[in-house]
Amino acid sequence: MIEIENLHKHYDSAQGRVEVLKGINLSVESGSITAVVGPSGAGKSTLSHCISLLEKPSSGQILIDGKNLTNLSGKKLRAERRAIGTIFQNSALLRRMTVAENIALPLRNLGVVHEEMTSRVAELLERVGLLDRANSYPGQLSGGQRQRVGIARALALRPRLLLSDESTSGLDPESTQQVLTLLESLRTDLGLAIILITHEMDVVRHVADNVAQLDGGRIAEYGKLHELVANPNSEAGSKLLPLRAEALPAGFSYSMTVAYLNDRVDPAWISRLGIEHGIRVALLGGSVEAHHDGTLGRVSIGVDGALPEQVTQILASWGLQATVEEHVREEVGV
Ligand SMILES: Nc1ncnc2c1ncn2[C@@H]1O[C@H](COP(=O)(O)OP(=O)(O)OP(=O)(O)O)[C@@H](O)[C@H]1O
Repeated sequence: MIEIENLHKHYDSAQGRVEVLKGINLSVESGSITAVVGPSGAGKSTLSHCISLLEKPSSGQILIDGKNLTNLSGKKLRAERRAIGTIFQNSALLRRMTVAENIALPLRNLGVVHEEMTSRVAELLERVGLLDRANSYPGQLSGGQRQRVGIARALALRPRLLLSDESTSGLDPESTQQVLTLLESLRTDLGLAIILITHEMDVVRHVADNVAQLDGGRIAEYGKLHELVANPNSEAGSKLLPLRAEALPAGFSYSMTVAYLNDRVDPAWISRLGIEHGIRVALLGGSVEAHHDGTLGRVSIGVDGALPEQVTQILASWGLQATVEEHVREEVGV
């Protein structure tokens, strides 16, 4: 588990002091993925550099499994830094070394003996699905394959936290998918805590358990992915699963946004409103996606034939949260 406590970072320049991180608090449990999203200039890269201990925070603490890493330096810092594996947008592999040699680099630096290194590299290559590319050079691989080599190298020293800083930016959809599938398996199989810094909402929706929205150096919103998407007042939620809905058609009384709260939602809930309750429903827009934690969905519907409270109650009993968006007349015909 990683705990970031009241983290501050400022830079002093000729123009004065720039406060970039203004008290970040964030915990990521082992076996879970937290995405950090936010607009340009929010402080994502600075946070990433502080977490990977490339930069020293101005104040605050970073603890991994209870151990404070921010007050260490020299040899102790280098030793404890092994708990953090980092992957960047550019996998930063050495071009003149083979895939296997690149992955072995952190082990070599640590003085691991040859046989142990060879078997560990083979194990890592297998984990990232590149056993057959051990002797290739980075230039002979696709962007997605290079990124997977970068992940294998980040895993070499058995970290407990994996920090991914825009690691899928610039990859084609198929390579992105491969990297995300790999990250999911590392969360589940190795129980890693994973922090995913990204501006790609599709990526967040696909793999994140929790989402932190960074804005102006502070965490403006934080929550479970499902909860943010279901919360009609969440700015992060509406960016995560944008809802483009048609206008309410004639003959319908009001429109509602309906969010999926859990994985027990009957996929046929719209037709059940008609069949079981005699309620007419018009589908106005929405997205419904499978997620490892259950279905993620936000749908806009037009309704006629029941009061909003009644529909809200029925939907709540099916694991759906409804919010009335638009009324077209005072009297709702029942
Ligand atoms: N070394 C530095 N000295 C002064 N200001 C800095 C320094 N590094 C970053 N900043 C400032 O901190 C703010 C946050 O920068 P940062 O790169 O962390 O944002 P970001 O969210 O990663 O943005 P982007 O998505 O565009 O990469 C910016 O206003 C930037 O100008």
